[in-house]
Amino acid sequence: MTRKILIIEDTPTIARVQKHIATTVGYDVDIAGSLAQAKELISKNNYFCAVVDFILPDAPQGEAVPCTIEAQIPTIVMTGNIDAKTRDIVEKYPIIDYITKENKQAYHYLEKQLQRLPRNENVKVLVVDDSASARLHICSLLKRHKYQILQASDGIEALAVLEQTPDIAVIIADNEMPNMNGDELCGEIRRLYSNDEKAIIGISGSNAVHLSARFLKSGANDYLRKPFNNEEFYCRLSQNVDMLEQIATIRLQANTDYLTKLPNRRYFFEEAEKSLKKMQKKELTPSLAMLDIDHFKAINDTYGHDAGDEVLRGLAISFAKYFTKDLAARLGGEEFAVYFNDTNKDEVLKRLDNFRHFVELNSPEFSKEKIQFTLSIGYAHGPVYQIDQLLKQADIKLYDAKQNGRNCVMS
Ligand SMILES: Nc1nc2c(ncn2[C@@H]2O[C@H](COP(=O)(O)OP(=O)(O)OP(=O)(O)O)[C@@H](O)[C@H]2O)c(=O)[nH]1
Repeated sequence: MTRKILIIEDTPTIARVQKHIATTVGYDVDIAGSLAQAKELISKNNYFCAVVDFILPDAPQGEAVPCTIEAQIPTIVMTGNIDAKTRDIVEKYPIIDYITKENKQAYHYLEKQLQRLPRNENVKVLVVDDSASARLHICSLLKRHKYQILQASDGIEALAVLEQTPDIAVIIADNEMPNMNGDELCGEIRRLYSNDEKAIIGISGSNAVHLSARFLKSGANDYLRKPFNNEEFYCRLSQNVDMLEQIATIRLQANTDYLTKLPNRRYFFEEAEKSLKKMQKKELTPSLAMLDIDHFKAINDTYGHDAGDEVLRGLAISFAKYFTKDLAARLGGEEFAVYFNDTNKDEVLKRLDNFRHFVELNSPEFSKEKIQFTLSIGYAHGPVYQIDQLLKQADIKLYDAKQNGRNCVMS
């Protein structure tokens, strides 16, 4: 979905720069050179957000700001300079941010804000405070920046909400609460989630100087003292969200196979080991298959390495679709593996043979050169709870499949 942005700016060169930034970020841009033009556009369109020049020929006192605010459009104000009087006027409005157009950095900052806003729609923030009015205030700040909001009135309720909604990214916790203090809640959350999985921002109205350190030592990522400045609140929040997103990206890269985009060996081992522990506790029998392309070296030798890569990518797409509910990965080379949560051996063997047959028939569709190939599959189903042992068993069966003439499943 393309989001529409309204740029209200009377200087054409600045409007062009802002339009370029917004288009690069992915917005559909409308430009108004005056307040009158802006009003007309607002009456006809729905805008995701607006960038508003504070001084316009027909709005010399910043009148364009209340115009977009009243139309419920999240607003970023751009000003030539920010003297105390202008700042006072701007800060009275519930805007997203204000940016002074003094240098190039201002436009980088605008770009960051325009990128951040749509991403916030997917970021869940839990607000924990026993005071309904304090919660309301923080929630209204979060709503303005389009975050998804959850609330809890004490630590115990917060832990229950976290259990029900495991993808909450940020917890904003007050300190003085009944049942459990904010720093105690921090400690409880940290027993379950690391600080690169979930960020905690502690807040308190207390003057106690040691409280920020206590929060941070209990596992909070950040701390704010009430009453806080809205700008500081937004800066700290977005810094924490940026940090979580950067770590999630690095983690994804570390767990993904570069060529096929499937989970890689490392991720496969980690996840299978976690599952094996649970299977052992429940006394269930784990199972795993190794899949290997037959005569892959000959494909490379005949069609070239790039065509071999294309075959691997094509196979990976079908493989991931076929085994969506299971843990499917590329172990390396032309070797793939799938770990099954489903422990019914006959059922799993039937699915594996169906996939083998699918590849035999459809492999030419995977590459431009229409390369036909087959798979050999080794399947291990054992009361073994070490991933390397289970893989070894499957590898022996894979060897049997190759010895048996290839293009078959052995168990
Ligand atoms: N194109 C491409 N080739 C790869 C990649 N990784 C490994 N290979 C090649 O995969 C081939 C594997 O060959 P072998 O292990 O001899 O097995 P095979 O030719 O498939 O024969 P069988 O397994 O016995 O059926 C080697 O030629 C590797 O160079 C890759 O990422 N891309």
